Amino acid sequence: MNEFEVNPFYELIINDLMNHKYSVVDAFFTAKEIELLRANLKLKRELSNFKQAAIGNNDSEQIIEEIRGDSILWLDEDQPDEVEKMYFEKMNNFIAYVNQTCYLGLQGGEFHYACYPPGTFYKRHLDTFHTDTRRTLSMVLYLNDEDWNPSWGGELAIYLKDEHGVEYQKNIHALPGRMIIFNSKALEHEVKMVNHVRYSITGWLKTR
Ligand SMILES: O=C(O)CCC(=O)C(=O)O
Ligand SMILES: [Fe+2]
Repeated sequence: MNEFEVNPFYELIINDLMNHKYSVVDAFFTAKEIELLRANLKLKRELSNFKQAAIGNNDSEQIIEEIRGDSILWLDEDQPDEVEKMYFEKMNNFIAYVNQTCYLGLQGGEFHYACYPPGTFYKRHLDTFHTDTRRTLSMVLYLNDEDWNPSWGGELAIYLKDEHGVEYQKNIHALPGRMIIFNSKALEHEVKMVNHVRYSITGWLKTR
């Protein structure tokens, strides 16, 4: 059996999650890996059908553009290409670490590419469903072009409470290579309107 080795980078993320319910991480993937993932997303977008994203799950899925306007393509962990293999390897490494240190009992994840065309957004929501609460950690990785300009919008707004219990909103820019990890059951959030195409991979680490 492998000796457990403390990973200081993961520890910072876990600390953030425990203290603030979210973590903003700018170096989860290297610049080269981000470049590969971005190129892969763009290629898939040309070759496959990104589907208009729905809200709800299973029987209650609905497409409502007034709520969310992105198009998505699910990654298939059973048939990953070389770039996706690298992505899954990093995710599974993180999952294994979190399970060993926080006993979260994560079983794996589900991940999709997302593309928000100009004029789209995703209204305030929580990532868990009434009938399915397995989603535990949400992870959004931005694959926007290197010259992404924050004035293009598309911030992730998260809703937090101050020490008096008063709600406030924190806006996080969708900078290329940035990853935001947050507690799926606790943090309401929204994607602000974009006026330039916005790319990401969104995923959820789930319990059984
Ligand atoms: O793209 C983002 O910043 C968040 C996306 C999101 O909230 C979702 O897909 O549930
Ligand atoms: Fe969400």
